[in-house]
Amino acid sequence: MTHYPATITTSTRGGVGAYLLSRAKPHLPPWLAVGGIGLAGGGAHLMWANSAGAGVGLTLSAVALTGATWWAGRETSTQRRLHSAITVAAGSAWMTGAALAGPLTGILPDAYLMGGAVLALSWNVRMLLRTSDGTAPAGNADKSLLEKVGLAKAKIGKTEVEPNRVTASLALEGGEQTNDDVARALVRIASALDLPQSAVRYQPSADSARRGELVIVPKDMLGEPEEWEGPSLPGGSITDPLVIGRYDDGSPLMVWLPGDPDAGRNAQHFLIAGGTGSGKGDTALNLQTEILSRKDVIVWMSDPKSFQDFRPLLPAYDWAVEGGTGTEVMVEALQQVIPARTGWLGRHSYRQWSTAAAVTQTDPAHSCRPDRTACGCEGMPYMVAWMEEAANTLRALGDDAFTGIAQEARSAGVSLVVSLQRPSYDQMSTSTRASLPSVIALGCDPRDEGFSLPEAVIDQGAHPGAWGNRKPGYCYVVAGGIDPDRYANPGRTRQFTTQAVSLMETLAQWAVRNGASADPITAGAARATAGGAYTGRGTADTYEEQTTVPEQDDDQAHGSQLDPEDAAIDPEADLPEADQGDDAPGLFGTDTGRKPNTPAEARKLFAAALDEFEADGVMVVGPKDFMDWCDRNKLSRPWVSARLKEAAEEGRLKPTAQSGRWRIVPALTPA
Ligand SMILES: Nc1ncnc2c1ncn2[C@@H]1O[C@H](COP(=O)(O)OP(=O)(O)OP(=O)(O)O)[C@@H](O)[C@H]1O
Repeated sequence: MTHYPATITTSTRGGVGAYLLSRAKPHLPPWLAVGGIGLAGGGAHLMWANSAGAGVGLTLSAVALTGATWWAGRETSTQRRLHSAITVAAGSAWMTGAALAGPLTGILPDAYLMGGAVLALSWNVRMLLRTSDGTAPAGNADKSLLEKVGLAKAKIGKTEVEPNRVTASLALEGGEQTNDDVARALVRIASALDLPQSAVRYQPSADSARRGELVIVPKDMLGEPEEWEGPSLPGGSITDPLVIGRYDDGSPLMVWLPGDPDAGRNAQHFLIAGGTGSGKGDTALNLQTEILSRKDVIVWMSDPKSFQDFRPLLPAYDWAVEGGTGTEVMVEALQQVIPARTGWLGRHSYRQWSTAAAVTQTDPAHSCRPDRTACGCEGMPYMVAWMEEAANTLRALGDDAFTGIAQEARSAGVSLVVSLQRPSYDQMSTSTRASLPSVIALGCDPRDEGFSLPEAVIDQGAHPGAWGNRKPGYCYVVAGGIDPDRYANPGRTRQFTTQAVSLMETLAQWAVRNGASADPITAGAARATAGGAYTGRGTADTYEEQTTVPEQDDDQAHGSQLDPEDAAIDPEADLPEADQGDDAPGLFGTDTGRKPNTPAEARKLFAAALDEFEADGVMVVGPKDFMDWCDRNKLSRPWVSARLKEAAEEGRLKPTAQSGRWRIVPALTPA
């Protein structure tokens, strides 16, 4: 304790007596005051005994003094103010009585001895309580704290104290300081109070640049991990809140995906941003188990990490693909599905998706018939397209394409959820980031905070960088439907332990039986793009089928990373066959084919190859996919490039957003 050395110094210098006196000194003034009042009462009696005028004067003085004390105490705490006023009222009343009737008359001596001692002691106790824990006197606490953090002129107003939360309104000196100064001081306030950075937050007033509310949550209520025990509302609607964890005051951490015109909210796309070990995987499971347990939604899932975290949920997805070509095809399909869905919603007079759109269309107001009689069309469930570890996919897709998808998806009843391995601008461009305004920001590198969260939320005290990977599942959620005052409030998602696996499997089976399946419009557009690669919601077996898709390496997946040799190819040029070169036969030891005899035969062979890709569900191809094929058939890659171009002219292929990559138009379905 800080008084300790002082104590020793005093005691060694003046001996025990002096030491005790020094300790007692601060407690003497109330007793001296009681003695002084006793003397004054006696003296006054000598002067004013039996004087009616003095009686009136003394009584009025006592009342005035009490009033003055009450007024003077307006800046201190209510407790101190009352204590002072009662002391002054009691002292001055006794003094008036003693002056007029004599200090030894009636109950006055008893009142003096007992009342005086009690009042003096009450002040001693107050002082002891104030100093025994080494804290500053209460009346000055705010002041010294604010002084310490450079906000000396700020005033603390109405303060609300809840069990683990203090909310104090703060007013800064007009013209001198702004809410930004408080934002900058937050970390110093946390330091002065010996609390973690996330325990102190500031909610600036919307109406004033120098007012706001300082919120201090001293105890971290999220410290104990909470295990996931099942979805919050199985069989509910996707429009009901999705509960993914809790806030630090115990209230549920909820998000919404579909738009809600009544709440002035559009359909939302989410970014899940967090560093390695921040609990992204479990956060995704929280959100997915909520989504998949709702009855009017389908999920498309792309996961380059081979469903490491999501395997138990596989049967519940409408379509699940790994990275590489699988994702490429899914993104292509998504681009076709979105306008098809928007068209259907429009024809059925939905300005945006709502629960009514998910059921059979029996309402004439939502009929697609010209005569406005109920059309009975099958309903269209909401759709979530989830891209796990999406940096590569988004980069390949390009900013414009992604921004377009994100914009149009909203009116198609589609939400995108994108998770990033590292939340930073080298993973995702500024404009792509801007297309995903809703975010679940988990722990990250402090330098990446600005990517994860809007500046205003960081200014309010949100610091996911302070968590890193030490607090898995801790997150800030910034999204429509959430009170903006909550944005800087930490929450924590629930943990998925091994016990959760069987529950997730049960949930997936439940979803297969009771959840929505894709409507004819969505499924039709998906099949028209992806052919047999699109599965529709089913069992895990559907995934097993997909795993027969040949493994693609990263370069094959992304047009921007195409082999430079291919990038230089002019597909217009009618290039020579490879058998004239010296690299043709047996290059990969797969000399199993034979060179076609005529160009017509070669073209037929090429068409058969496209059919084969389609049958395998490889719906996006480029020259590189034909490498082995070229070797087997002794044809060159430039020749293949030219044929690809030709097939596009014939309508068998369509160009994708990535140069050098083509989408196979399924042979049996119109594009
Ligand atoms: N909400 C949570 N509460 C408590 N512990 C959690 C929570 N979420 C995750 N964890 C634990 O934190 C650890 C890291 O979680 P996880 O692997 O999900 O992180 P991640 O961000 O997905 O990491 P990576 O990017 O490396 O896959 C795991 O041991 C997990 O059990």
